[in-house]
Parts: sequence; C-alpha cells; structure tokens
Amino acid sequence: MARLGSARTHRDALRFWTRLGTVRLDLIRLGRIAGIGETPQGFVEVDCITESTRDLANSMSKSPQQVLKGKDEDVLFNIPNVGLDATGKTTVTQAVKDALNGILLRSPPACISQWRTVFDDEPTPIKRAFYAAGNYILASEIAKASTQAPVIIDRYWHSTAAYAIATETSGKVQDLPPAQDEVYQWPEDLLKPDLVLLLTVDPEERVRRLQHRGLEKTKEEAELEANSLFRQRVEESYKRMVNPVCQEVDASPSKEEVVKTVLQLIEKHCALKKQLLNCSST
Ligand SMILES: Nc1ncnc2c1ncn2[C@@H]1O[C@H](COP(=O)(O)OP(=O)(O)O)[C@@H](O)[C@H]1O
Ligand SMILES: Nc1ccn([C@H]2C[C@H](O)[C@@H](COP(=O)(O)OP(=O)(O)O)O2)c(=O)n1
Repeated sequence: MARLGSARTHRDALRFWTRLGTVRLDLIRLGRIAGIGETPQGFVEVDCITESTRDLANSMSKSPQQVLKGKDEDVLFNIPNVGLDATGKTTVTQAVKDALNGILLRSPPACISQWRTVFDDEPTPIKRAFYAAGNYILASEIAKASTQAPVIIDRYWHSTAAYAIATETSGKVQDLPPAQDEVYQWPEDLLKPDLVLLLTVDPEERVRRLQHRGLEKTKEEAELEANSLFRQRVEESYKRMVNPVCQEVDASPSKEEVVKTVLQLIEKHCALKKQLLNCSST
C-alpha cells in the first residue's frame, strides 16, 4: 500500500473529501491504482493513476464551473441520467447521444472501469471511495468534452450518493436523513451538471427489463432486487437531491417515446439557458 506520507509530498497529489464526509481520497498521478487502505485517521486512501488526474489538477485550480467555459458555451451542456438499474439509462443515454451528435460518458469512467469488480468486493467505504474518485475523474473528462459537443452521462455523483445514503440507512424512507439534509446537496468542488434526469418505472416493469437484459448483477443490484425497502430508499434519495434537482422522467413508455420526452426536456432547458445567458450579457 502506498503510504499517505508519499501522497503528501507528491507534487501532483490531490485530496478530496466526499460529501458524505467518510472518505478521503488521495489521487496521485502514477498510472495505476497502487493501493488502498485505512490511514491512522481512519480515512480510506486510494492512489489512482490515470491520465485524467493531471487535467483534474489543472481544472481544480479553477472553480468547477469555470472549466466548462468554452467558446460555444451557450449551446453546450452536460446531462447525466440516473435511476435504479434497468430503468433504461444506458438505452436512453445512447439514443440521446446519437440524436444530439453528442459525447457519451459514464460513471465510473472507462479509465478506471477495469478495477470495478475488484472494488465492488471491498468493504463499503472503500467501494464508495472508488465511485467517488470516479466522479471527480469523470468531471475532468466532462469539462474537456463539453468544449466539443453536448455531453450525455450514464450516472454521476447522484448515483454514488443515493446508493451510499440507502446503504448507510435502514428501514423505510421515513428513516432517511430529512429532506433538507446536506447529504442531498451537490458537492461544491465537483463540476455541476446542467440537467439531471431521473428515469423511473414501476417495480414490475423494472424486474421484466432486468430479466430481459440478463447481465451479471453487482452485489448492490442483487440487493436492490431482493430488498424493496433498499430500492425505495435509493429512489427517494434521488428525489430529494437538490442543486441540481433530479428531473423525473416516466420511463415506462416505449424507448422512442421516452427518448422523445427527454429530448423535449433538453430543448426546453437549452432555451432557458440561452435566455439566461442573453440576460446576463446585456
Ligand atoms: N422504454 C423501454 N421499453 C422497454 N424496454 C426498455 C426500455 N428502455 C430500456 N429497455 C430495455 O430494458 C433493459 C434495461 O435497459 P438499460 O438501458 O440497460 O437500463 P439501465 O442502464 O438503467 O440499467 C434492456 O434490455 C433494454 O433494452
Ligand atoms: N457513479 C456511480 C455509478 C455506479 N455506482 C454503483 C451503484 C450500484 O451499486 C452500481 C450500479 O451501476 P451499474 O453501472 O452496474 O448500473 P447500470 O448498468 O446502469 O444498471 O454501481 C455508484 O455508486 N456510483
């Protein structure tokens, strides 16, 4: 395990605290995940080597939103889709990306996805650290891609937070942290999306889609299937997210209809964004 000491002296070391306050990550530009473990302070330490980390270091010296300012900023946006598994996120993100000639990204990003199965078997705080780090790495990719085209994202911070909140709590949705709690707030140091879409379907339809898809499940996906209270806590946590809120989309209709609805929402959002930009520049 790479020691925290080396991270402290490393020029490119970056330190992040997740919103949930449980995990500290030291992302170091080395090229591979060197090790993980508990520091004496009880924090989880992850040394992560990705090309993106240097970009991230550069972008973190600016405010998260500043890094998005490209020359065509009035027409550019980034839109994550979130929701329970098998609600159609991957289907919709792909179709929207094609329709808008955009760029499709996902959380966790491709550059660390090969470690996913390893981290999914780790204790929860370490697994969360992995997904949280993924969101920050993804942010630097979004910032870069957003100067070229609209960016459509399959999951982002909302997913990490919703699953973390649902795991850290038990029982019914009434036992979740209250609606105004800061766990539902977007982290200040993470690039914000323009519009977050929460895809929802009724539980029976979701199970049908899950069976139809037939992919291997993560432990949490299996938990989602077995435990309807857990599922309700994840979905309710999504609904309580603020700044930005998750805009709910009924994903029960046909793929074509859902994509049409999503494109209309994006169009509406863009019109609003342009209006706001015009107002602020006059
Ligand atoms: N609107 C829809 N109507 C019917 N089936 C759908 C719809 N959207 C997605 N599906 C199917 O449901 C399954 C899960 O979709 P997927 O996009 O993989 O979900 P997710 O990314 O949310 O896990 C796939 O087999 C997909 O073809
Ligand atoms: N940004 C992310 C992405 C996924 N996760 C976790 C939450 C769940 O345990 C799994 C579900 O992710 P997965 O990509 O397998 O789900 P879908 O393919 O979209 O159905 O990963 C996360 O915590 N944070």
